[in-house]
Amino acid sequence: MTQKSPLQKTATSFAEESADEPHHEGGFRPDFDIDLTRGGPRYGEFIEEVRTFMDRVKAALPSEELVAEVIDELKVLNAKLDEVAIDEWRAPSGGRIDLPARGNITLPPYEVDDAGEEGVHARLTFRRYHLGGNNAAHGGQVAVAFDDLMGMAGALGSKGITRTAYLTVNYRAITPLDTELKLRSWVDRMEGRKVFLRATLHNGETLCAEADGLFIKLKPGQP
Ligand SMILES: CCCCCCCCCCCCCCCC(=O)SCCNC(=O)CCNC(=O)[C@H](O)C(C)(C)COP(=O)(O)OP(=O)(O)OC[C@H]1O[C@@H](n2cnc3c(N)ncnc32)[C@H](O)[C@@H]1OP(=O)(O)O
Repeated sequence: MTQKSPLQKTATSFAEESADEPHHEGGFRPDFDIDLTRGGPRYGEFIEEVRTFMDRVKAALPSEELVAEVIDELKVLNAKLDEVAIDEWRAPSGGRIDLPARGNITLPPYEVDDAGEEGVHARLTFRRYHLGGNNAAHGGQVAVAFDDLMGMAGALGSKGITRTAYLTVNYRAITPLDTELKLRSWVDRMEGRKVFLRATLHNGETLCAEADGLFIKLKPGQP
């Protein structure tokens, strides 16, 4: 049997604990259908190739001929993928919690080392396609990382599904590309449906950015 990641273990116990609660049709739908077979065993490799493609696009100075060639090849691939398009709840991208960043191509790839009520510890690497300028990550990409991993800590800490009401990011030092960084997110306090979260992003001992946010626990059926 394959080893479960920390996130898989937490997700399984979370799903068991909430099994008796009313089915939630809103928000991010916490009816954890943890089907890690979707997309097959090479799905993670597929997503990684897409990320590498974005890196290459960002870094390339292609000739006119190469641009035309790539367009033609992409059209073929896009047509093939269009044939298998499906709704968001069943698409593996974002739901494969066994993969970096749940197989979501729009997130910086991260690995969760620990996830529970105490918070989330993750390692993440911004890459060429996250470039803001002068070899530093784009500030919006840093905010995306905070939003997702604070949302995860909010879900685990509040045992519910939350949406971001506000997210404040303070950028303290340049966030380098191609460097493994550590992101920690945790619930600071809860007041009813209001979940106040904090998070930090470190490169070694250097604090690159920190965030505080308010996430609201959604009511059943709330979008
Ligand atoms: C391991 C287990 C599985 C793990 C695997 C799953 C992990 C999965 C991770 C996914 C992680 C994705 C994380 C992405 C999260 C997004 O990015 S969500 C997208 C961005 N956010 C949005 O689109 C939200 C848009 N806004 C809204 O929908 C609504 O305004 C909200 C936020 C839901 C709140 O509306 P509401 O429910 O009607 O609440 P409302 O009564 O207005 O306010 C409730 C309270 O909050 C206060 N409040 C609301 N907004 C604000 C504000 N902006 N500032 C201050 N106070 C506010 C109100 O004043 C009120 O306070 P009290 O009067 O109760 O003291």
